[in-house]
Amino acid sequence: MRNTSSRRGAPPSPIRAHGPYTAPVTDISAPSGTGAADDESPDVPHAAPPSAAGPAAGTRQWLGVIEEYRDRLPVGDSTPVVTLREGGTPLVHSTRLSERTGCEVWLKLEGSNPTGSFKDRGMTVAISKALETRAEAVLCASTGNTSASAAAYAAKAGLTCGVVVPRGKIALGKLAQALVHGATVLQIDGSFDAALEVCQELARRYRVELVNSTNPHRIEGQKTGAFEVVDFLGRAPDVHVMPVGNAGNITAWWQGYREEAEVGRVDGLPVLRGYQAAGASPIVRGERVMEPTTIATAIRIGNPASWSRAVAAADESQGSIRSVTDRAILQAYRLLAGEGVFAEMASAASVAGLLDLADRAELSAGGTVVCVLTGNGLKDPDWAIAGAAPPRMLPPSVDAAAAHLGLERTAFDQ
Ligand SMILES: Cc1ncc(COP(=O)(O)O)c(C=O)c1O
Ligand SMILES: N[C@@H](CCOP(=O)(O)O)C(=O)O
Repeated sequence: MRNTSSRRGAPPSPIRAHGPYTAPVTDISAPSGTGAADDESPDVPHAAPPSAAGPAAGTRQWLGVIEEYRDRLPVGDSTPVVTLREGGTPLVHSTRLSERTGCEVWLKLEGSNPTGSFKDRGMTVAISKALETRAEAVLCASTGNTSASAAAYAAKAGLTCGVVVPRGKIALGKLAQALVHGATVLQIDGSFDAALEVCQELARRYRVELVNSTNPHRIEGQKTGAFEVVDFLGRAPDVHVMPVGNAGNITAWWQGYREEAEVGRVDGLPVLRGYQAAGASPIVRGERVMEPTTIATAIRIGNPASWSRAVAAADESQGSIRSVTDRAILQAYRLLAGEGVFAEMASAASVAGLLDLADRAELSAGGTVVCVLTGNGLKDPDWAIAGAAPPRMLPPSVDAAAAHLGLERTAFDQ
């Protein structure tokens, strides 16, 4: 698939070999030799994977993390690929954040993954490997997104899925996802951290595969986010900003960037800036938080499993892990929505962090910044609705609607 060795030594090209694609290339009428499909570089696969019905000849579809990056992942010919065609997410330029910070700010929309969060990148690998090793059941602790992803990929694979969540602190949309995909959902009277301890012990005692980010295959899959950013930008960003909860994702992105440097696709590495929510900031405080609190429920975590690896990643990159207040997260959430991006609250922590960096004058003018928006706002619409005026109730009248929309002055002359 992706022939990285052919790029070694050559300057990274801003024209990516493939991805991110969010939709099939539909122009199949283009004449051979001149059409869009033929503009792709030679290493772009035009055939479907052997196990799936392929697209029509000449079309190019994003195949999912494993098929796109097979040579960079721990999969072999005998690994059954369980995919929902995750990855290939948009990297969107933010005009407002660029103007506000004096940098070129790009938003990596991980909420565009099949189950609405970055977890899918890791889950495709973890579930594929679970199937390869003949696991019959998978298990996870979750603040919501991991359970949604695990349940979906387990359903796709035909595996049984168990999920343990903290009572009452999980967004309804995420719970709905786990339930609709047939997972057995258990709530415990305790935090996410307690739920993870229960799951770790279950995995020690029973034949069940733990698919939290303590599973190395999750990290392997999630590192592909960095590959995509490099594919798109043709280089690593100067600064990479993201939320931190259980700390697997920052670990994975750093691994991804480092590997890109090792194979010669980038010259420099980004400075990593990770952000916890102030009420759930064990890494910043330097001690476990027994009762974490934040409106960003996805990162309501008091004892991150990848704590030391996240600190090592931030340190190696000359970066930091800091915290942002819930107020700042909420402001960032609304700012993103005002530019057309509906991200979940935890995701907005990265933009709150970016604005904090700008306020402290810690960004170099003109630098390239990537903010990861980890999950889709639709999973937890309560905050969006709470902050908005309720829709007006009107009679079914054109005049009444025009008046309320302020359209009277723009009417065409009769
Ligand atoms: C939407 C969202 N953002 C950020 C995070 C934090 O990622 P990590 O736990 O890998 O630090 C999570 C999960 O923890 C999440 O669900
Ligand atoms: N926010 C996470 C917490 C668990 O993270 P994981 O990456 O270790 O599975 C969730 O969605 O449950």
